[in-house]
Amino acid sequence: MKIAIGSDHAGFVYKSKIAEYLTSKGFQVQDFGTLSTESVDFPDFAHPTASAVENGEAEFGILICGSGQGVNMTANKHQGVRSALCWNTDIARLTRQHNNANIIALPARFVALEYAIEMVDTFLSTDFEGGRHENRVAKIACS
Ligand SMILES: O=C(CO)[C@H](O)[C@H](O)[C@H](O)COP(=O)(O)O
Repeated sequence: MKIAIGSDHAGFVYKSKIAEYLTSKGFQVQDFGTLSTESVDFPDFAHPTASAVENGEAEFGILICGSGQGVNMTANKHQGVRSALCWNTDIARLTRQHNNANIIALPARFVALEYAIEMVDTFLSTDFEGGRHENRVAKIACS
């Protein structure tokens, strides 16, 4: 499975560790930067990551910044992207089951790395439930 990943400086360390973890699990990870802890602007990395999901280059995306908010807002500007800000594993599971989210946005400054990895695991291993949620998800998109 192909995964796009991106972060700003606040999420750089988590991004590196999560990318390393996913690669070791056999995922194909495409890293859209940033590549250090030097201060940058999160949209410069969130947009290319979200574009990869939007155009089908990647099935899922992972975005990380300090609070998760900026990258999440940026990703949700893209057509067909449903980015969910997650802070616990229940939210990560529910946003796959009910919202068919295709990007997980993580707040590196507010969750432990081990827990962020747990959320990513949950997100990537949970299927969309469909059923009553199909119509609701379809109604999210603006024509
Ligand atoms: O954009 C954000 C908030 O929505 C992220 O949390 C950033 O990582 C944060 O704003 C960066 O803050 P810094 O003081 O420039 O390191």
